[in-house]
Amino acid sequence: SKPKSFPPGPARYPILGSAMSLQNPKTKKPELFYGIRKLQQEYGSIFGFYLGNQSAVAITKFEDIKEILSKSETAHRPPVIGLAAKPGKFTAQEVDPELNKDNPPGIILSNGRYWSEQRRFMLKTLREFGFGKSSMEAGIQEDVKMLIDHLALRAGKPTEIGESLNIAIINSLWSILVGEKLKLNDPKLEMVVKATNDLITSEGPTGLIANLLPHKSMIYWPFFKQVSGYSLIESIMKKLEAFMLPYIENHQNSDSYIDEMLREIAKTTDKTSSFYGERGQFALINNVIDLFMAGVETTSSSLLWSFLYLLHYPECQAKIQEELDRVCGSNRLPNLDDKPSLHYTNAFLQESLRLTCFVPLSVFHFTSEDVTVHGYVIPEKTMVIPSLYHVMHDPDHFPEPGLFKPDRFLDENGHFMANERVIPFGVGRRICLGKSLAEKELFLFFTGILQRFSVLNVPGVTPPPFGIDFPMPGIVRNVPRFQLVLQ
Ligand code: HEM
Repeated sequence: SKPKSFPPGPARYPILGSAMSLQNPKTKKPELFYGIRKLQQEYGSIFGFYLGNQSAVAITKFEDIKEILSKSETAHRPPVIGLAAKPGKFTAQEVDPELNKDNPPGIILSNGRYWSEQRRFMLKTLREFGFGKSSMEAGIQEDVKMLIDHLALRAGKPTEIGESLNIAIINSLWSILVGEKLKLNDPKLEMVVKATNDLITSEGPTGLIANLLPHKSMIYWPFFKQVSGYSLIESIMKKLEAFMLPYIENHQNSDSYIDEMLREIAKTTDKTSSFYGERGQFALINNVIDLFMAGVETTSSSLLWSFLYLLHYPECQAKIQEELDRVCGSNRLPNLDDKPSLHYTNAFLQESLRLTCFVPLSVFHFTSEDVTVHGYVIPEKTMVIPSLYHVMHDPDHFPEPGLFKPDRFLDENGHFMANERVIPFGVGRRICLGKSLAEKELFLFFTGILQRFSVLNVPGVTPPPFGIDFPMPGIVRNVPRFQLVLQ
């Protein structure tokens, strides 16, 4: 049975919950993104269902998402068993035993006091040492230049650029966090890219299997560890931890996130704080792992989607390059001061983020208490799924939402108009912590590459389609593989 006033939705069956209603007919497997689009058509803008025994409510209207995610009762994450393989796995629980019962340390998936202390400190420090500073812009421009030189070696030939974008983006994050700039072919960067990609793709069955076991803690038994993929996650985490440790032990006392955090740990005497002693060190390691997981693939794939749109719409590319030539010339890289004058380029990037909606169901939230909305009750300990996709593809606000039309963000004078409904970074208390950095990186990398190269189709090859209908097994919309020619 379902709780009283639970939002309308499909039937709930023992063990399976509503899995049958989430099945994608193409793959014959349950797929949340497909299921949510189907259930929205059947039940309207708010609906409830069950993932195994776990209750979930999806919200699809902009106004409702904004209201619900502004509440402290929804600013939590659901338990995530697989990622309890993170270093120092019980340290978030030590700070908030109830709210972090099955939640790992770090920023993305922790709750309560632990999360708010770490998030506040990270935002403040990154603003001081990176996100808000002009020195950060110069640092990213150095990365753009390195990437352009690296891509120039492959100019004129069909090539895939995804991995190069990934490495350049991780390098720019690395220098903000650690204060060290690496060469693009440094094996350390390759190792981190591989480890984080493995992590993003491996959190599949672990949680599911743990939910089906009589006791979730059985996932730590050797047999279940192996079959559920938990062991794999654990080994990647160990690798990342071992990689980080020398940086922490031999820190330079310089101006970087790592150094500032170590100073905070050293001066913390409150034993209940998330910064205290060894707990603080684990927080540091996990926060860095989280930034790699949240900040690299998201940014580089969003950029790669933009290049796919360029292949489909050469006329847009011509307009962007005309604008870049006019505003920035060709003797210096485009910079953030140019941004307000690059109206068409801004419209293109905004349309690209809207159409892609890379994390279409955001990162799930979790209620700590009952929350009422439009007369329905979202019960305590329910997963809240804000569908950013429905907001950014709402035909009432974005006519023909499946088409790529940058002009929708230009006024009659050709001036860029931002739209508050373009929310690829989510909204509310847990809005993406790297939004400002991501926007800067997307702008600087995209304009830097287009100033130097034209992006062309491989002769005789049609680029893959970009529709929303691809199966999406994880939580992000991966770009279909494609080659292009940089000229
Ligand atoms: C285009 C690139 C990016 C996209 C589309 C994106 C999107 C998102 C979304 C949708 C969320 C969930 C918001 C919510 O739960 O309500 C999120 C959370 C987060 N993002 Fe991003 N992100 C991007 C880049 C970055 C970057 C560059 C960083 C950091 C370097 C970053 C760090 C984080 C963190 C730490 C969280 C968790 C925040 C929390 O739980 O309090 N993201 N991001």
